[in-house]
Amino acid sequence: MTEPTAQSTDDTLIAVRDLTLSFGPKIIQQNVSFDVRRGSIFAVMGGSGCGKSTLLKSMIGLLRPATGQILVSGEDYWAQSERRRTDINHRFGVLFQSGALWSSMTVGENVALPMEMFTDLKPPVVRRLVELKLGLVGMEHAIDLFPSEISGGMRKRAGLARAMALDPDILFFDEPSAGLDPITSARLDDLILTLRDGLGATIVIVSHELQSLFTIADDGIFLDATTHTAIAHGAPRTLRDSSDIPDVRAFMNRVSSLSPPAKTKG
Ligand SMILES: Nc1ncnc2c1ncn2[C@@H]1O[C@H](COP(=O)(O)OP(=O)(O)OP(=O)(O)O)[C@@H](O)[C@H]1O
Repeated sequence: MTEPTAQSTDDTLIAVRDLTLSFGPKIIQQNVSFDVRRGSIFAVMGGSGCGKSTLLKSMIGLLRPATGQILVSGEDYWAQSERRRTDINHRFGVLFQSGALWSSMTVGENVALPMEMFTDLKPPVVRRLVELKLGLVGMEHAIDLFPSEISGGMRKRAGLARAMALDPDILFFDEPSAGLDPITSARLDDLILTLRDGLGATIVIVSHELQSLFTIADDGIFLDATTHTAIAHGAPRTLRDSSDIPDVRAFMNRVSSLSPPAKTKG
């Protein structure tokens, strides 16, 4: 199905309603509505510069939408006080493109940081939890290494362990496999599926890696940089095979006749 729809069900964990995102007068996306189902992997797709990262930023509390709502478990996120938003943020784990580890801290210290900032757990408990989180991503051996001493794929996994430090039920990934070789990238896909299937996490992912999205994503939205709207909804595989919008099908099949997605100027 490729028409924008937004029917909330009991399964809905995040409901985005008529969202308009802008930087000053510049509209990035408008009237965007979609639901993210609990325990699913939801892909934000579209050409370069269409506003995928901007949408993610608004969902994790870094950019206030111009208009519209983001409901998290039915609670209107941006209508809450800053204090309440901070509480809700504890449900979120975020993995940015770079992994974004502090270079002056060991891997273990990086993962411990959110626990030290937001909990009263004693150091030995933190250490044990850090070992557990690193164990989940197969990185327990790297606990005392510095980010500069490990590979890009390992940094991503360490970033993932840190994103999970506070046991979030919602994970946001911005280009998690950027810069990884195909094998490491496939391992990361397996890890993301394990988070969904083993821990029941709900995952919102921005990625250009279509092959990865075909493998892992259950649902998604396709943002268009020209009309500044969401022009299709559905699982990436479905959009690839049967979207009724030729440009979407072409993009998802990476057909070369499609003019390359352009960055919006300004
Ligand atoms: N802080 C900002 N101020 C003004 N414009 C911005 C800002 N951040 C992003 N933009 C613009 O918003 C638009 C959407 O950018 P965004 O990074 O969200 O796109 P994207 O779909 O994630 O792109 P890509 O796939 O290339 O990463 C672009 O035109 C970008 O130039």
